[in-house]
This record gives sequence, structure tokens and C-alpha cells, in this order.
Amino acid sequence: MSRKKAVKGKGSAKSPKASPRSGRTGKGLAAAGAPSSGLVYPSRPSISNSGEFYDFAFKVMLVGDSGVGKTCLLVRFKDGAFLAGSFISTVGIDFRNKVMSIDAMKVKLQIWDTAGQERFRSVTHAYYRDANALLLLYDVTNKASFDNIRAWLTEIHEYAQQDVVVMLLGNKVDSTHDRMVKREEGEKLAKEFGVPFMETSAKSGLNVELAFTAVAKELKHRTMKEPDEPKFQLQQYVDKEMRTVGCCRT
Ligand SMILES: Nc1nc2c(ncn2[C@@H]2O[C@H](COP(=O)(O)OP(=O)(O)OP(=O)(O)O)[C@@H](O)[C@H]2O)c(=O)[nH]1
Repeated sequence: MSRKKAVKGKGSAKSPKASPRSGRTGKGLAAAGAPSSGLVYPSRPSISNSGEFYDFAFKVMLVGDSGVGKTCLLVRFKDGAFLAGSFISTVGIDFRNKVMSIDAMKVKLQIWDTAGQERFRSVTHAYYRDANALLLLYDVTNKASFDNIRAWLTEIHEYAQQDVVVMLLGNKVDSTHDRMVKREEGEKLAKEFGVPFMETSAKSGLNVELAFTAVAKELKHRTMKEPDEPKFQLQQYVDKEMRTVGCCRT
């Protein structure tokens, strides 16, 4: 990823509020601009620029308040590492590709990491409409980031495709002593909005692979599904596979 300096600014009152951690120096991401991947999503069979074949390609976006761990989640998934150290806020938007094997098929995920700060919101809005799935994150140690989820869901409703797959993720569950949002609260909110839910930790890697695998399975299933075939049950799949951690001081 390239590195750029952050620009300071304030977002619109209509957008979800930035969490208290926003407003820091920018972590480097590609220039903001109109989405122009040139790929058709979903596509089958296809070929990537590097000559690698895959059966499906899907676009997944990471969204949520600044500091909830979107970049760390992506880096954990892509490289199996954790970005420790000082927090550098994302500037604009960038993507990374990962090809996964799902039910013996090659699925390429193009994963877009968005800036959580409000001042970049108009940039990220332009990318919503092409997204096949959105991973919406909050930080279990930051109540404001959880409270802002309703506003994020309103925004998603406004800008994303109607059939976009949305999954709610409560990140940073490794910080058990700092936890401010109970797992049950996340579950309740997700149920209210009819979206699947799970908790993750980019730091420990807990459930990170599972979150992306579940979304890739859902998208692959939707694309291949015969009309009389039952739907893929994403939440059931996640519940069966998910590992949980104990609570906390909530
Ligand atoms: N303990 C813990 N810290 C995390 C985790 N994920 C991210 N962090 C920390 O949280 C801070 C913010 O992480 P980022 O991934 O940069 O957050 P972001 O959502 O991409 O933030 P923006 O780019 O501003 O939108 C960093 O200091 C990370 O080290 C996690 O799972 N556990």
C-alpha cells in the first residue's frame, strides 16, 4: 500500500459520527477517486491480471468508525499479521486481493479498506454501489463505535445495492478487560436489522478467516444457486464455526 499524509477536516452531520479516536495522521492508502476496478463482479470463469484463474470474483468493503480495526482485520486476513504500534488512520480508500478456496472453487475477494473518518465519507459512498458484501465493524471497547452502527446501516441502505450482503463484526474481543459492548448487545442489534453477526480480533486472529469465508460462501452460493435450492444459512454456518471469548466488565 502506498503512503499518504492525512488531511484534517470535519464530516457532515448526517454521516455516522466519527469515534473519539479519529483525526490522526493518515496511514497510506491509494488515492481517492471513482471506482474503476475494470472487473465484472461476480464473474465466472475469469482471470486476474497476474494470469491466475479463479471461478468467482467479489468485491467486499470494510466499513465502520475510525479506529475500529478495519485495516488490521484486512492485514490479518491477507498477511496473517497484526499491525501493532501507533494507530495511523486510513486516508481515502484502497484494496487488496485474496484468492480463497471455497468448496473446491477459487474465489477472489477484492477487499476495499475504507477510511472511517467522516471527512472521507463522500469518497467511500461512491464505492458502495459496486460492493457485493460489506463487513461493518465496531470496536467492542468503544461504545460510540457501536452506537454509530445504526447510522452506518442507514448509510448502507442509502448507497449500497439492495441485495448486498452485510455482516456486523464486533472487533477487538481480545481486550476482554476493556470491553464496553456485550456480545449479546451485538447479537440483538444484528437481529433487529436482520444481518449476521460475529465477534473478531484482528490482534489474535480470532474468527477473522471465518468472517471472510462466510461472506465468500454466501456470495458463491447466491451466484450458483438453482431456484429450488435452499439458501445458504450464513448465521448458522458462523454459529457452528465461531469461537467465542468470555466477558468482561459491561
Ligand atoms: N487490541 C486490539 N487492537 C486492535 C485490533 N484491531 C485493531 N486494533 C488497534 O486499533 C487501532 C486502529 O486500527 P486500524 O485497523 O488502523 O483501524 P481502522 O478502522 O482501519 O481506522 P481508520 O483507518 O481510521 O478508519 C490500531 O492501534 C490497532 O493496533 C484488535 O483486534 N485488538
